[in-house]
Amino acid sequence: QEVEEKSFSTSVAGMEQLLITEQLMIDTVDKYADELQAKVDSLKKLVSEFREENQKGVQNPETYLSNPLNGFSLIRRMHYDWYNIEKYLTRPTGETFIDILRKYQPEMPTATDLNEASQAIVRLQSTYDLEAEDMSKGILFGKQYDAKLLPIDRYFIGKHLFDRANYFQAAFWMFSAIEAYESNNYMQVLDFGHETIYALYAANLMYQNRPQDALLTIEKACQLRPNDAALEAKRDEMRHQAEIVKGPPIEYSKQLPSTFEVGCRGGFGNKLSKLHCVYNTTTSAFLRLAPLKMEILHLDPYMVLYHDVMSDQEIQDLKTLAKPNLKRATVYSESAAKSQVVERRTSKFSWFQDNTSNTTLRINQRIRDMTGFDIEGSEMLQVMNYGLGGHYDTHYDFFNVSDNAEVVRLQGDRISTVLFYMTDVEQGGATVFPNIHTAVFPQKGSAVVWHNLNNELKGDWKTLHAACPVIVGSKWVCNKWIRSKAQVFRRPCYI
Ligand SMILES: O=C(O)CCC(=O)C(=O)O
Ligand SMILES: [Fe+2]
Repeated sequence: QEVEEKSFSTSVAGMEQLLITEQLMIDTVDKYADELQAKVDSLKKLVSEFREENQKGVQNPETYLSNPLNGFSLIRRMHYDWYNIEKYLTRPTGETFIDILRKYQPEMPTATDLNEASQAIVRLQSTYDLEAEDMSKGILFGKQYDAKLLPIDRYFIGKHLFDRANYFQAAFWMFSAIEAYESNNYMQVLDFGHETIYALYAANLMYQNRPQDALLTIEKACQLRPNDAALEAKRDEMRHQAEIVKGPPIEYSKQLPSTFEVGCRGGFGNKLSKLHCVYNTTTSAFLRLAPLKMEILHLDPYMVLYHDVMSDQEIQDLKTLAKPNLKRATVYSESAAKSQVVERRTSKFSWFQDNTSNTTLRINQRIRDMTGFDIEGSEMLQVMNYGLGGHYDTHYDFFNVSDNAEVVRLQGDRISTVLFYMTDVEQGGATVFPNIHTAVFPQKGSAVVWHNLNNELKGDWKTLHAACPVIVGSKWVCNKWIRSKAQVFRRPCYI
């Protein structure tokens, strides 16, 4: 059986536990240090008293030792004390605390987690065109935050990029790490030295066809850490390359943003005026009593945005229900004929049976009112929380498989998607439809509804969409995929 990865970074809710664990670790090391300090204190005290007595003797041994009290005490000390001092020195210190640290190791984020977190930073950088230097200083998409990246953080991001052959971006992070590095005692604890960054920076420069600069950089690393055979071997190799490699450095060039990225950055603008806001009183009979605020976003494919269709209380209820059961979101794979965890979709979610609670019943009723559809046989409500740079790459919600394929045979394909935004998102996290230049930015309590299938109930390629990476915020959404079979009498004419 597969071990389920905790996948810390893929939901903000899933990372909260880490702060609690870290707090415990800090307390543990603090107690360990206290115990060590107590040991140091008693040894220093012993040294000072022993030295004082010993000095008296050393200055004038004969007189000192002619006193029987001194003689006795010396013999006794030398027989008994030093034996015990040796025992005291070798007795393990703070083992209980070391055990606690050890015990928590298996619960720590893994290399996979760090990989995902690095990938998230890289994704934010490329989607929103963010500079390493700005991000390092806490500037995200033009806004200054009270957060920063340490030189060691920058190094790890750079290393991630280097390992993926992205040498220019890697070099920006390395450069920033080198500039900001400050050697202090605790960097020794972490076994992270300035020369480590210089060495990787040099390697990046080599890949940029800049061997002279690489050589200067690796020499710096060798100075910082003399007599390191591995560094010196690298230096010699670079010296050799500097002599033989000719030709200009590789130029750095930026790619133009994709349509999807333009949308994420807010580049589509607001095409429709407020004239497209109406009170919907007709989709279901109930709306005559309680009209819903509806904004028409697009006609082909049909797409509307409802405002104030989920109350704060309902949102609170759904989050509380979801939190203990959040699982890494998956994507259906046609070749594997099952859903799988993928880099393209990083969030955590929880499914709810229609009758899980009063709240889910109410939300399902609202979905009927908003869409006029019969949700019998549709998929369960899905509550999702995005994490670090959380996103869902461009995709279609429909399956577009043959009519008798397992996933659609009984209930039909996903005719419509209802997507509730349960939170505002401070920056990023829009739902973007690149083929129709439409972007919906999350607003707490609103819901977007669109039709995925055309009149022939075939997938409409214009519905391609994506959840842009969240820059800052904990994005919660709730969605429902409505299946087509139950609509056989609900969609009487072409819409
Ligand atoms: O979260 C979003 O903005 C879009 C999510 C989505 O497209 C999906 O879950 O299918
Ligand atoms: Fe989707």
